[in-house]
Order: sequence, then structure tokens, then C-alpha cells
Amino acid sequence: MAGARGLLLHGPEARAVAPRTCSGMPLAPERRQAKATKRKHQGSSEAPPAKRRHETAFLPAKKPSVKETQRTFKGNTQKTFSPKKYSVSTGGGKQEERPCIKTSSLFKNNPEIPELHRPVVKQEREQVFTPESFHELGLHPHLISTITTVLKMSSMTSVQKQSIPVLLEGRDALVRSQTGSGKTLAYCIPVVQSLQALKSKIQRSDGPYALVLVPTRELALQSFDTVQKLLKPFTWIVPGVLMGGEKRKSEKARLRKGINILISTPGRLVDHIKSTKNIRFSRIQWLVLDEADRILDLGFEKDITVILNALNAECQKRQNILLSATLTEGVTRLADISLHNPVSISVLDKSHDHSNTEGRVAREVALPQTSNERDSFAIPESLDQHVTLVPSKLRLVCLAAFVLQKCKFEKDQKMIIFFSSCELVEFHYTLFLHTLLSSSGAPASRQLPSASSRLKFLRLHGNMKQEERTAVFQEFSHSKTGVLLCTDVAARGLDLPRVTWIIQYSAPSSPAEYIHRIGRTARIGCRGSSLLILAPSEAEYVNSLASHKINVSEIKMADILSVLARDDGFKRKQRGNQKSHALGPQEIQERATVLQTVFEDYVHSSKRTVSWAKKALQSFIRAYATYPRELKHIFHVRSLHLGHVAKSFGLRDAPRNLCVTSMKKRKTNLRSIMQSPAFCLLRSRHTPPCPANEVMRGISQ
Ligand SMILES: Nc1ncnc2c1ncn2[C@@H]1O[C@H](COP(=O)(O)OP(=O)(O)OP(=O)(O)O)[C@@H](O)[C@H]1O
Repeated sequence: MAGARGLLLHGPEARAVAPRTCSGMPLAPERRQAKATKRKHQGSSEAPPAKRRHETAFLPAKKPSVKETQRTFKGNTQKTFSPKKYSVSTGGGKQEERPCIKTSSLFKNNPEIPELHRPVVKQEREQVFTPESFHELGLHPHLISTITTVLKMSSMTSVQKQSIPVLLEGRDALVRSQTGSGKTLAYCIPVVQSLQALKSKIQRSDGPYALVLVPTRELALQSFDTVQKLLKPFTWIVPGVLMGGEKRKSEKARLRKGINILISTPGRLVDHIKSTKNIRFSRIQWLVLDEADRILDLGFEKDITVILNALNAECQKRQNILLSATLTEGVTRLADISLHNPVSISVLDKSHDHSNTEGRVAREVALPQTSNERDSFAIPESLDQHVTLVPSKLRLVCLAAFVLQKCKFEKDQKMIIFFSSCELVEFHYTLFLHTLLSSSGAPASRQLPSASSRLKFLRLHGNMKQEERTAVFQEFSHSKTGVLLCTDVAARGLDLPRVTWIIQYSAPSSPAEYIHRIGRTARIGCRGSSLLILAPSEAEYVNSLASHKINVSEIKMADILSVLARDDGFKRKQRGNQKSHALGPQEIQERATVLQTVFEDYVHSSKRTVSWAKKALQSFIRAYATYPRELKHIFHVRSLHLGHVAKSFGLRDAPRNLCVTSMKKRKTNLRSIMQSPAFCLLRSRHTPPCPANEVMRGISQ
């Protein structure tokens, strides 16, 4: 079984992997194929020799010769440990004798890790700060004092220096600058400056003068917070946020009272446009689309059209701004229809092209039309990007070792780990909570992550209730340390201070996604690092990144695993007077096996946990099948070795009856379902919209 791939799913298991909406509801009943058909092996660099078929077999119960007990990382609970034979117990410390299991070796029959011949490319650079202060902009003195005393900022960033005067002149603009370069204030300052200066003083009951659209709820909250701070001296201007997750009734009540600067996710606004009579746009002077390309990615294009039509019906003249760190063809199209004679602002440091000129700011009138202009991205200079190649079997231990290395042995580390689906986030979050926390001195399972002072896990994804999402966002934001496991819901625009590491455990599906994920660190000139974890068969992705002027340097898997040598909690118990090995590769491998065993113990502690791990594996495969066509030669389900991937879910054997063969059909079905009016209505009523790709990958807002 370990070698079986591409098996069909049917019955209850098929329902378990049926594509879901953000709230976890099945999108539509789909016809399942009645018969299971096995796919033949196809050549792949992940395919190990035939021997592997015998590796992961459940053996009949056999009395262990030496009494063995559960391992935790503390290293003092176990009596003996054998990587081949051991008993299983629950993560909560309750011992439970199980049949003796024979596990496959983590380090045998893995595909070879290829040498990475990465092309070194010259990355685009932007200068973050300028020497100029906000005083030079001619802003209201109270606004300046708010910026300097409340926000504690003195000099402008490049994008602010370039955008604010243009926007104060009344021009439309398409603004592109690297992540964490201060784009939010680049539009908030001119909006507040112009609204406070209006001759007839704004009344709350006037309704919106400015409308800011953002793709996610967390970003809506964050932008609202910034606007609120800037408005401190101008108490007559009222900001407000609409973002779903809150009762529509209370949002309606706030709209009725009046909101002058309205920040919203597109879906929720459309909802109100259709159902709330109190929403008026006759006074709108500003329309801002922040993270414009993401708004389109998430399938909000229709919603944007509804909003533009509603605005145009009531007011013709307004200033429009589109902002993002990355631009897509869709944004250029959107710019064409929503911007009037715009200025295109791009903050690229061209000093390496013009040896005697300083980093300068490009202020172009023409919008970037060619894919070349769009496809190369500036990355903060203070961001060190890494990649590591890890065979599928070793992915989980490698991730855990990296987390332990940073968060247990180094000070003040704050990390975000990106996964491709809500299910994957939930799985790894729960697994780490029940296994890794016990190693750091916390009283084992059923403990809230915050119970451990050394390791703290949080998670954020679209299947969570809004109150929980907000609480996690706030907690991680204010925390000095911790590990946030999340979907791409946290990839855009979120300004989470002091994040030191970004891990991409699931590779992104586009360079833009890559840029935004890593952009959660190294913000506003701070230092930060990122690590992309790839399988050996995915090594070519490094070249794909290089074609977008993205440079990554390699960290060897062995170096990541070597951290296990620092913690005797992973040590294999020696029998009798047996001398401990020197901490060479052999000992590291043994310790990695101990770590893997802890995961497997937890996963196999009950039928429920096994089935939960299988569902997570299904979600992984489903997500893997949805990489865009241009990346399919790198990420193709056929190159996955199911038995090996299963191991990275703590499963000792490749589950039967997993289906990946009907993905294509399902994808088509999903697209048509999502485009149907019924689905649009459903998603606007119950959930924020997800693009077809994201629903299929299980990602939701
Ligand atoms: N002039 C400034 N001086 C110091 N800090 C600033 C300045 N402008 C903005 N910041 C801070 O920089 C951080 C990043 O700003 P912001 O979130 O606006 O970046 P961004 O360009 O929108 O990033 P992304 O593309 O990821 O959305 C914020 O914490 C913000 O408060």
C-alpha cells in the first residue's frame, strides 16, 4: 500500500474531501465515482525503489520483549525506545497498550536531494525611508502632531513621499511599492487631510465621503485602526468598518447613524448595497482599493462591478486609488475601468542601472502594461530568503525541528507558517499543541497554547468564528514571540510587528503569493527571514522564483535536523551500559525518528485521530492538485508518493481509497457552481467569498 497513488475516494471518505465553503459547508453534492480504480505508478523523482512497498505494514499484535511506554520529548518518561517496535499512547499522557507496530525508516528509500543550481539574479530594490519629514507636506498642524506623537513617525517612506502630494493634488493613482513600506498611510493621510479641510464641515449623517475596500476582515480592522488614530483631532469625522462576521443588524444601525470613512470587504458592502436602504454614496470623494490584486484573486470582481455601479449612479466625480505590492493583469484591467487619467507610482531603486543617481522614485503616467513590468517584484533588502529541500517523509519532523530550533533555543522569535488549507492548519496546530508543547515544560495536552511560556501556537484561517479570528490576530499582534499557523488569510496587508520568520510549508501558487507571504516580515526596514520548504521533486520552483527576480539561498535539511542534538528529550534511551553515540548523523537520525514517533503515537492514539489525519492528508492532496497550469510540471499530484506523504501526517501507512483522479472534473464543477447566482448569493449571505482556486485548496478568508 505504501506505494499506491491516485486511488479513488468514494462513500463517506469522498464526502470528507468534498470541496467546502469557508464555513466548511460542502459546496455541492457531487457525483462520486462508484468504482475504485488504481493508478499505475508514474516515474517521478519522489519514487523510491520497489522495496518501499513493504515498509509500512501493520503487524499483528506481538508482545514486546521489553516494556515500552509512551515517549514525550521530555525524555524521562520512556523506559526504552526502539524505532522499529514500540507501543502507542494518547497525547494526553494516558498509556494505552496497542499492537506493536513496525514503522518504516524515515531515512531510507527517500529520493535523492538534488544539488540546487540556483541562478543568482539581481533583485529589485526599493529604498524604504526618505530623509524628508511630514512637515514638508503642508498638512494640518494637528494631523502632523498626530503623526509624530500618536503614530511616532518622523520621516516619510518613499511611497509616502511620492504618493501623498499626488493624491493631495486630486489625481487618481495606481501605487505599487514593496510590502511593509507604508502604503496604508500613503492613502490615509491625504484622505484625512482633504476631508478635515472641507469648507462645509462634515456631518456624521452625511454618510460616506471615503470608501476603502480591502480583501480580508483582519485588514479591514487594521486599516480602520490607522484611520481612527489619524482622526483623533478631527472628532466630527466618523470612521466605520463593515466586514462580515458581525450581525448585519448592528452594521445597519451603524450605517444609519452615519459613517464618513467607510472601510469594508467587498462582499459585505455588496450585501448592504442590496439589502440596506440607509447606505448612500452621493457624497463619496474617495475610493481606495487596497491590495487590489488580491481583491480580484478572491473572486470579488463581480462585487467590485456592483460597487462601482452603485457609486457611479450617485456620484460621478471622485478620486480613485489602487494599491498593492504586486500587480496582476487583472489590476491593470481594473485600473483601466476605475481610474481616470491616473499617475502610476512605483518606488524602485534604479541606482544599479544608473550608477550616479540615487534611489529614485518613478512617477509614471502610463500604467505598467507588459508582463515584465508586472512580474518582477521588489523585496525588502533586509529580508533573507531561504529554501530547503526535504523528502516527503521527513517534512513534518523537519518543520517541527525548525520551529523548536527557533522558538525553543533562540530568543524573541515570532514565526508565521503558511499552509494551503484550513484543514492543514487545524491538523498541524492540534498536533503540535498535543506533542511539542509537552516538550517545553507545559503540562501536556488540553492546555491552551498560551499556557506555555516558551512555545506558543496560534492559528488563523477562514473556518474560524470571527470573534476567535479577531482575538488571535490581536494576541499574535501584541505578542513578542509565538508561532502562527495560517492560510493565506494572513498573507495580505497584515502588519504584525516583530515577525522574525516566515515559513512556507505549502509552496505558494504564484510569485505574488510568495511575495506577500514573506512580506509579513522585514517590514519598514526591520530584519526578517523566510524559509520555503520544498520536496526534492519541486526543486525547479527555485528557478521559477528566479525568473521573477527572487533569490533564495539553500539551508540543508541536515542543518535543520541537527537542532535535535541540542535537546536530550529526543535522545534514544540507551540500554544497559551502552555508550551514547557521538552526536553525529546517526544520532540525529535516531532523534528525528523519536520525534516522528511522537507524532505517529498521537495520530494513532485513536480511530478518531487517524481519520482526522487522513482528512488532513486528503486536503493536502486536493490543494496540491490545484496548482496553476504553469506550475503543474513542478507540483503535480502524480509526483507525490502517497506512502511518504502520509508519513508527514503521522500516518504509518498510506490510506486506501484516496481520490485525486476526479480533481479535474471537480474543479470544473466548482468553477461553474461558484459562478452561479445561487452561489454568489450564498457566499454573500454566509461567508466571505473565496476564489475557485482557494475553495478547492481549502483556503478561505
Ligand atoms: N513613515 C513611517 N515611519 C515609520 N513607520 C511607518 C511609516 N509609515 C508606515 N509605518 C509603519 O510601517 C508598517 C507597515 O506599513 P503598512 O502596513 O502601511 O505597509 P504596506 O506597504 O501597506 O504593506 P503591505 O504591502 O504588506 O500591505 C506599519 O507598522 C506602519 O505603522
